Amino acid sequence: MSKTIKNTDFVKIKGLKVDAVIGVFDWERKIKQPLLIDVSMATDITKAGKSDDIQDAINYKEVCDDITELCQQTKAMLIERLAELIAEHILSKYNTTQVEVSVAKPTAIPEADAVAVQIVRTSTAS
Ligand SMILES: Nc1nc2c(c(=O)[nH]1)N=C([C@H](O)[C@@H](O)CO)CN2
Repeated sequence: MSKTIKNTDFVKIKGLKVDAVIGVFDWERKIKQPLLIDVSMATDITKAGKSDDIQDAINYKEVCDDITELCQQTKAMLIERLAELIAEHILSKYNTTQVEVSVAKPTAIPEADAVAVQIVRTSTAS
């Protein structure tokens, strides 16, 4: 009897730091604040694991550059908005069908280590 092996693999980015305009208050619109971003992209890494070729992988450097640009250009009010935009962008551009995104604001609440949102978005076949 032959066995079918199903993989669940991820490419992850942990603690990407981006300085950006973010927040709902007037004073926040005049400064940049740090954001810490985590991303987990479900993707089959078997091919890249065999070929050792970046063309067969999700290039995490490219993803980091995209996220940084997106956060700095958007100047969002809410971290929710950034999380949605990041998830949407990754699902449309990269070889993944499920992405988990966390956006944290480590300096927003002095009494807290960080405040954050975390979302999971799955692409549906159209
Ligand atoms: N759920 C959210 N609550 C709040 C946000 C946010 O982005 N999502 N933002 C703020 C302010 O901008 C805050 O960070 C200033 O300290 C308040 N609540």
